[in-house]
Amino acid sequence: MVKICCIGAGYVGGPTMAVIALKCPEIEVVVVDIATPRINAWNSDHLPIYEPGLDDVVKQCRGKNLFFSTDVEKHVAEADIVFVSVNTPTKTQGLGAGKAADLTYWESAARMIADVSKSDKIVVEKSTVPVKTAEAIERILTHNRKGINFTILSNPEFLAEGTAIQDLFNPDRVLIGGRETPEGQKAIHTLRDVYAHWVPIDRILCTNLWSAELSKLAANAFLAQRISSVNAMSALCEATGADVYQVSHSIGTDSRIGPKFLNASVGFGGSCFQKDILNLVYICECNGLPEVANYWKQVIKVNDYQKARFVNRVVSSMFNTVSGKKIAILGFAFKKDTGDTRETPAIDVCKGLIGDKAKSSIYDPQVSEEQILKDLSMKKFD
Ligand SMILES: NC(=O)c1ccc[n+]([C@@H]2O[C@H](COP(=O)([O-])OP(=O)(O)OC[C@H]3O[C@@H](n4cnc5c(N)ncnc54)[C@H](O)[C@@H]3O)[C@@H](O)[C@H]2O)c1
Ligand SMILES: O=c1ccn([C@@H]2O[C@H](COP(=O)(O)OP(=O)(O)O[C@H]3O[C@H](CO)[C@@H](O)[C@H](O)[C@H]3O)[C@@H](O)[C@H]2O)c(=O)[nH]1
Repeated sequence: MVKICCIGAGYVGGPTMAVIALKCPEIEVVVVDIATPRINAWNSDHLPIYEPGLDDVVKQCRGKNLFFSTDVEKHVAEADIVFVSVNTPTKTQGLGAGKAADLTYWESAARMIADVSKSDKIVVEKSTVPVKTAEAIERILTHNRKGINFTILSNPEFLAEGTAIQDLFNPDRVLIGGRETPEGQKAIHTLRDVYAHWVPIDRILCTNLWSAELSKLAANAFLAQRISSVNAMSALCEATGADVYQVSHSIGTDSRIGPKFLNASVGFGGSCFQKDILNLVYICECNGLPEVANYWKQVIKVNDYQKARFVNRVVSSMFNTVSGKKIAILGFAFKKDTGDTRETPAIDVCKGLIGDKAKSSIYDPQVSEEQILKDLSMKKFD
């Protein structure tokens, strides 16, 4: 029996491994995490994240071929394939602070894999990482190697929160990058065989390591760029009497542009878009490409502009002050069908309104009062 262990039981590790377990009954999947409350929740009736359809999938396989554990070292040691799906947030201190990805969790996971392994393993980058990370990880893994072979693959995840199960069941594509060596190609085939249990083979794209790593950052940058483009257009619509819904519908019917991701909004949120574009900007700067860095930076600048513009419009439409006025805010997570509040534009909007002394009443069916208060009391890089 092939054994898979996934390090990191978060928004990606949990749902992704649950779907692999469901679709591959002959594979044993163990998801491990250092956060005991998270693992306890995965083993309870109240899963730690809300995702439509997730409860059903977990109920079908938990205790059969899907397990959640805090015994990280034991399950890593026993696994044939180790997915690493730990968080890679934006660095808040030191070199590259505010832009570069913080790889502390990744590095400590890699060192632990090197220390506890007693057999050959395929190590899969599931987290979103800067291009060339695999090279650094290979160095860490081979440093302690004791005759053990580690083959590293990049298999970035493209699921969106709120539709994770649907996205995992029916992905546009699965991307697997590996070294162009016989061992690298063999590892690609092993992982491809896992996904081929339910993903049509022509949707499983195999590339070299660096293309796979960079494609993830590029995909998020392109998606976010569309939102900033339509949001920039919304400002011009408001100034001219054009209707942004009509404009986005009109341009989206051009088959070269396509209709998706053209909804004007208060700005994009979530844990990925801003973080991954900042990461891309930093990589461009480090590679001596300031023009390219500035191009992508603009996507974030327009997003910040859109959030500030929204607050200003609300305030100016109420006689230039919301002081003492009761304002209901329905929805606080960064999108519907999730309880995730990371980088939600609601934080900026609420802070802007509260800063002007509004009396805000905030409600979200998936977000606790405690979480809302915590988010509103945090500074940008807390
Ligand atoms: N959230 C998404 O929708 C999404 C989608 C695609 C890709 N990604 C990427 O996937 C990665 C994970 O994102 P997430 O949203 O699941 O993060 P998350 O914070 O929800 O989960 C990460 C988990 O890793 C655990 N962890 C950290 N270090 C560990 C260690 N050394 N050993 C064991 N466990 C450890 C943490 O306790 C946490 O539970 C990130 O790189 C992110 O950019 C996220
Ligand atoms: O037309 C649109 C579409 C989305 N949004 C906003 O954009 C943000 C992100 O939405 P979405 O992309 O649906 O959710 P995420 O979970 O952030 O997923 C993105 O980020 C993930 C993490 O990297 C990737 O895996 C996904 O492919 C990518 O869509 C949200 O605030 C949305 O409200 C808009 O404002 N207008």
